[in-house]
Amino acid sequence: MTLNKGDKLRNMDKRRGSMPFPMNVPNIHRRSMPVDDRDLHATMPQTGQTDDLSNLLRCTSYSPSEQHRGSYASDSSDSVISTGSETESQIYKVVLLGEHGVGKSSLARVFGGVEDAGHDCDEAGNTYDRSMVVDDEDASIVLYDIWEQDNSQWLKDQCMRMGDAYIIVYSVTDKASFEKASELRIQLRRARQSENIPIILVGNKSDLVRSREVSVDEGSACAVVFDCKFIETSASLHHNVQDLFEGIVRQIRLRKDSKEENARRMANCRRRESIGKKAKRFLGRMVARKNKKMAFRQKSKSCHDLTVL
Ligand SMILES: Nc1nc2c(ncn2[C@@H]2O[C@H](COP(=O)(O)OP(=O)(O)OP(=O)(O)O)[C@@H](O)[C@H]2O)c(=O)[nH]1
Repeated sequence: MTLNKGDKLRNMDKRRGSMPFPMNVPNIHRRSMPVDDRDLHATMPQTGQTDDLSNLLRCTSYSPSEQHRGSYASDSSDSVISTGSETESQIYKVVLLGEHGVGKSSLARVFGGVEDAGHDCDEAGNTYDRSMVVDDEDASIVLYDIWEQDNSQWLKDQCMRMGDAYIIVYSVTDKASFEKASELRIQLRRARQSENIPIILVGNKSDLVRSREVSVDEGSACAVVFDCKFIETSASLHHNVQDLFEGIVRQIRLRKDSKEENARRMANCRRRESIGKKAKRFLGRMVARKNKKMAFRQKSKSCHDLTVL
């Protein structure tokens, strides 16, 4: 029997207190999800459903010192790298949004280090928790793969409110999911009007070249219009998944941390950049200066650069 995420969430009640985390992954820690019940119950409608959902939405921040850090050795060259570092790191809540079947759970499983990302998994709405080093600094992400279009309005509202950052996924093989991604971007803008939250638009399934319905140019044009970042990934091939999650950390830091701190990071980042990349960036700037018509193209290029605002 196939369960939708709503059914799965209800089943989670039986496992209250423990985080739905892949059992078969060594060295990625499982823990009870952090919750500040005051916040949660203040916003929850008094229905039976919310009790089940409360497990899932334990989303308030908690002290970094509560963290257990694990290191994760992956076979994949493109899996997110964890650290055993003891220095304190920030914990960021990242929410996956997108139409059915676009690959949200597959991306989440790659992130979470579950080996078989291509395998259809019937686990309950999952929350993955990983530590990673980005630009020589620790960061922890709690990734919420709980979005479903059929969710209650309350759960949708929670999803829209709880994230420090959002990943809106569409499938490059499904035009309708691309259109849905634009709608979600608009909904998010409405829900978080005054906030400048980081959003990355992700065109997943880039490996399915023959069935592509959305071009890279369409994806980046949409990102420019909606003022967000853009990347294409393949969860199946683990392609660009690490860049995506490192990118989301950078985008959060660019907004949350001081200018000085970000300038220092950027300087370190540039120092490590290859000569080829430096030359390309320099030429890009020269050409853009000479030709104002290039402005749009320049902007659309910068939507691919997840290291800048
Ligand atoms: N070829 C290919 N298939 C993928 C990729 N990502 C996901 N899939 C497949 O697409 C199907 C749907 O993937 P899911 O990860 O379940 O998608 P989802 O967005 O979580 O779907 P819902 O749970 O219904 O919201 C599965 O059969 C995956 O194996 C990808 O990058 N390439």
